[in-house]
Formats: sequence, structure tokens, C-alpha cells
Amino acid sequence: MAVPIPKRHEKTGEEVQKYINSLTKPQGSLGRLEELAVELSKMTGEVFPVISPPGVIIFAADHGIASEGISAYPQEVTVQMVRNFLNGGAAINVFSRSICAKMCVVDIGMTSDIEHEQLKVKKVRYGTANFFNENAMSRDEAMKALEAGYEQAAKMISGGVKCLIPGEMGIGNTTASSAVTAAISGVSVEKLVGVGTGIEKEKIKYKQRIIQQALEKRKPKADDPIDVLSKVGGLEIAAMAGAMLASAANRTPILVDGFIAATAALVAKQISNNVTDYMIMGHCSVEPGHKIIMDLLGKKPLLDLQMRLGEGSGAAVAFPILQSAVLMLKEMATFESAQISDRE
Ligand SMILES: Cc1cc2ncn([C@H]3O[C@H](COP(=O)(O)O)[C@@H](O)[C@H]3O)c2cc1C
Ligand SMILES: O=C(O)c1cccnc1
Repeated sequence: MAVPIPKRHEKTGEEVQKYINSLTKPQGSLGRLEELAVELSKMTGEVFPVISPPGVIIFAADHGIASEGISAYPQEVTVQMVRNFLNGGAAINVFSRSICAKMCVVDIGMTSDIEHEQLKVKKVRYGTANFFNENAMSRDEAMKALEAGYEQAAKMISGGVKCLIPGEMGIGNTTASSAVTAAISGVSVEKLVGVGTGIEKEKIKYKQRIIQQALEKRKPKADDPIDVLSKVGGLEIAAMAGAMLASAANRTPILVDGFIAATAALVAKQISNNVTDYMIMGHCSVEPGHKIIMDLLGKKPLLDLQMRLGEGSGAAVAFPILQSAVLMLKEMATFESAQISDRE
């Protein structure tokens, strides 16, 4: 079921690196902005990459595991926050407006329904089952969520979006993400689990125990991402993985958000290894598992603002850094055009 991902344009990258060295600044002095410009050129195949408008796509779903009391907030916050997204009042709305992003909210599996013309309803089921007691969903449902994510992202891209920011909303999804990441990577639950929405210290131990026991009962297969998703995953995690695959298949850079998005990135990589060629990590979340995934993917985050929100918020805040990289390429003068003496 691997999705074919095109190779990056290494030649264009080399050309752009040479061009960057001709711009009016000491060589290498724009540091990671220079690296980013080269990366974006390789991804898009363009000497002057276009990354605007960015597209924020938020997948919302509920989690049966929430009934184990592993979040600081009740399950109904998922649907309440989706209303907030649709009314423009959430953090991701604010940051999306500031980067002139196109935004799309998808119900991939909330436990209740909302009628709103801006909401895309692609509900696979009414929330996952509690994976402490039974598999979160069937393989077929995991595949359906993945495919719906793929389709929605592909639609945004064919509608003109040039950089994808996948986001999510789902109370309990730091628990599902920790379980998925532990299952795929083999990293211990103790190292991965964090406060999520802000549980107390002693509750973290409880959350770890629930995940550990669920993994022992469900036995997800590390080398089968659909098995992992169906046993301990989430519908929005599957959909985000699908969206990332669509983005990479269309040579569209993916700006990855926090721990949940990184978990989806890990799943996507299990499906098509070189999907990570099209990923840039926007920030480093407070969730300890986020840094662990980035190390596994061999990626460095752009920002570390001690954020732990999700929704795509950290990636949206990082987007202006990508814009700076692209504008540097497009608008800076060269030593020759500005008649400045180059290095000896
Ligand atoms: C008001 C509110 C807005 C949010 N926006 C994103 N999340 C984030 O928190 C949830 C994951 O944390 P946990 O696993 O601890 O439940 C997800 O919905 C995530 O998107 C929110 C959480 C709350 C409470
Ligand atoms: O990093 C994230 O994605 C995150 C962290 C805490 C809560 N929700 C999401």
C-alpha cells in the first residue's frame, strides 16, 4: 500500500546553494535559513520556491481511551473546540490568519455531529473504542481515515495550497500518540509520556501504566502501521498521516507541528519511507516524545517556544521563518548586481 513519493530535485538544490553564495552577505551567515531555502528548492524543484498560501487542515476525532481519565479535560471539549475553530476563536485561527493560510476543518470521527457549512464531515466512526479494553478500530476503519486524510489534503493542494500544515483536535490523543510511538519505535512508555493538556505529576504514572498495559494486551505489530493504528491509534492520527503522504506525493512541503503530528509523521514514514524528504519540523513541543520522534526521523525543529497545544499551532507560528528563507532567495541582491566586492 506504499504511496509513491517523487525523489527530490538534488540538482536544483545545488544550483540554489551556489546562488545563495552569490548573495550580498558573508557566506553561510544566514545559517539555517540558507539550509531551509535549499531544502524547499529540492522539495518543490523550483529555484525560487513558492510556499504561499499555506494550508492548515485540522482533523478532529474522539478517543475511547479518554474514559480512563488520562486527560485533564473532558471528552466533550473536542466538539466544543471544533465549534471554536469554525467560529474563528482558537489559537490556530489567530495564527492561520496572520500567515494568510487557507484553513479546513474535518470531522474524521467525533462522537457527536455538528452541522456547519465550513465543516467537512468525513466521519469514519463515532470515536475510537477504548483501546485499554479492545482494539481502537478495525483495519478497514484505519485505512478509511488514512484515505480520507489523503483526499482532503490532495484537494487543498489542487486548490492552490503550497505548504501543508496538518493539525488536530482530539481529547486523549497524547495517550494514543504515546502508544503508537512506543509500538513503532520500541522506545519505553516512561520516556514518551508527558502532561498532555496538563495532568498532575502522579497522573503521569497512571497514564504510563494504562498505555503500557494496553500495549501488552493489544500487541500492535511494530512493522505494520495499519495494525498499530487500528489497535492503539486514533482516527485523526491516521488522517494526518494520509495528509502528509498526499503532500509529499505532490511535492508540497509539510510543516510538521507537535507530538501528535510527529506521531503521524512516524506512521507515514512506515508506509512510505521517503515521505520525510518533504517534512520540516516547525517546533519542539513540551511533550517529551516529540524530541524522541524528531531524533528518530533525523530532524531538527525550527522553534522551541515551550508550546504544548497541537492544532497545528507551533507549525503555523514557524511558517514566517520559511517565508524569510524564500524571500531571502527571491529579493536579495547579488555581489555582482549591487557591485560589492566578494571574498578573496
Ligand atoms: C481547550 C483545549 C484546546 C485544545 N487544542 C488542542 N488541544 C490538544 O489537547 C488534546 C490532547 O491532550 P490530552 O491527551 O491531554 O487530552 C488534543 O485535543 C490536542 O489537540 C486542546 C486541548 C484543550 C483542553
Ligand atoms: O505537541 C502536541 O502536539 C500536543 C501537546 C499537548 C497537547 N496536545 C498536543
